[in-house]
Amino acid sequence: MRKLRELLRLYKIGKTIFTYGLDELIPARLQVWPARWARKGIFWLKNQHPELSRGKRIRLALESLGPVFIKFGQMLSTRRDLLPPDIAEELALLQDRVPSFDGRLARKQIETSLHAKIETLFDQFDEVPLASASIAQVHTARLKTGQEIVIKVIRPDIERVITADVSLMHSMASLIARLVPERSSRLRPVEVVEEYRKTLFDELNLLREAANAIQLRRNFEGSRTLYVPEIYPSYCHENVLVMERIYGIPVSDIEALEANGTDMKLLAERGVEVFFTQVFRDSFFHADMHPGNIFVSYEHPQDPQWIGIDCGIVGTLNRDDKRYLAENFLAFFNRDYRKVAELHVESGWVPADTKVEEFESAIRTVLEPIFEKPLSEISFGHVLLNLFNTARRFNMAVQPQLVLLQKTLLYVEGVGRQLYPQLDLWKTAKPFLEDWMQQQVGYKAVINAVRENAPFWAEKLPDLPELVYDSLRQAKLHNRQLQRLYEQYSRHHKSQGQGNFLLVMGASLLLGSVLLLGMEETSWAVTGLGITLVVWLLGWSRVSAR
Ligand SMILES: Nc1ncnc2c1ncn2[C@@H]1O[C@H](COP(=O)(O)OP(=O)(O)OP(=O)(O)O)[C@@H](O)[C@H]1O
Repeated sequence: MRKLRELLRLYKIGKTIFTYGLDELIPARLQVWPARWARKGIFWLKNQHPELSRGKRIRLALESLGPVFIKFGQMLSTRRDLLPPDIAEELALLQDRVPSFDGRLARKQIETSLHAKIETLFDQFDEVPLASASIAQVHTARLKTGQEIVIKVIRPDIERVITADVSLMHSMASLIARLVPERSSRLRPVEVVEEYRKTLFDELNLLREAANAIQLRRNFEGSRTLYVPEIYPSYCHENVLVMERIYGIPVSDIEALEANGTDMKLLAERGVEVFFTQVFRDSFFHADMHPGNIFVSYEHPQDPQWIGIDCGIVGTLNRDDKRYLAENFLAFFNRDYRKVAELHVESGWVPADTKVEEFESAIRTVLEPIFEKPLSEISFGHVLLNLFNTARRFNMAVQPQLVLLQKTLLYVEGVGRQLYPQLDLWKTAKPFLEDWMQQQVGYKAVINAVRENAPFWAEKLPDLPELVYDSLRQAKLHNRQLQRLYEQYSRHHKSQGQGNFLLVMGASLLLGSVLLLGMEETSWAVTGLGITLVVWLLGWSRVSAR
């Protein structure tokens, strides 16, 4: 039965590919003969949309294949290093317009997951969904405390669909890798699908999203710039997420924002500020900043506050990542491409034998045209993208968390400029980078290191008196041992000296006795030899004494 379902799905995928003429997009030199013959065999499936551009055909095909393919296209749209711009731009328009599922099923899912009846959990529950996306659906409800909430429920059956579709995608990727190996070494289709599989399964576990949202909320506790709705962990489960309901203006609704009297310039600047705070202060950033996930509070529009939801995808950075970003951005700002190239080599980001001049020239070629524009028009997301693409050519393995950050930066810039087209991103970002750099060197770095190690010392402090006593006792013991050793050594040294003296004395006596023997003073000579023997024995005993 499962095999039959898989075959039918495979047929549907094939049919979609052919009716949108996607097979025609493969360059002729890459079309291997078995594939060409197979295509000829399926003569009844023809391209029915020849008038549409290739980007549009790919987008429509993915949309008709459902959520797994739509999300895949959305992910690919940000890989501009892999795709030509026209296709990437069209894929960015992909929308998961998915029909909602029956609210009664959502109710059942919640009750099964939380082991209780909806009525005993909540005061009110709306079976008509507030929103419906590919993986989950959102319902409104009210807690017994009166708090208005939303409940995100994973689509029933979605795990099976994802497992089946991703496994088919895997097979297709492996086939492509085998049929066109030289092309695949750059595109790495199997790895791309594998990365996607992980992302999808991460999104399926709402406890991850809950934990991320709690962390982000804690990081911005009391902030005037960003509000993150409260999560109610006791109502959360892998399939169910319960959080405070927010009322905000969707960021894409410029008219409503203006009608509310929002300070658009400040709002745009605060967007950049929130992003860089997450990156450089917290090393933890919301990485799914598409407009459906960002709202603006209705309150105090002259002091505008962002509201962020959907923490399903977040990025984390380590100190090296931040150093990479800060140092490179600052070098870009000074248009010091030599420094950028040197930084890459010195830090081991590119292999040590990279020719700095060549790398510098490659960076200059892609970035100089961008920096010809006024700063307010420069996209730092694109600058970073171009740098990554160039660095990849010089064998730098770009870290996935940096790619995620670069994509998020593109979103942030896009949203910011939509709100306030003259937004000077750099003016807002530069103080963050400089501040961070300063904290890494000089006295601030020392203070930071002490502060960072403070928990360690705080933990050890109660044990300190005992440790001090122990080490003093140990020191005393060591001192005594040392003293004993020294005395031993002195004694040994002294007896060695005496022994050597006696041995030399004995040798002189021996010489004297031999001379006396030569002079036929036999009795004196024998006495001398006797004394020699005694002196040598004494000397020997001293020298060999320990
Ligand atoms: N706390 C909330 N308060 C009010 N509305 C909310 C809240 N959370 C989600 N929503 C609404 O539900 C929609 C979908 O929510 P969310 O983005 O979390 O789901 P999703 O399944 O991850 O969707 P997508 O995959 O499109 O990001 C939001 O665009 C918003 O309109």
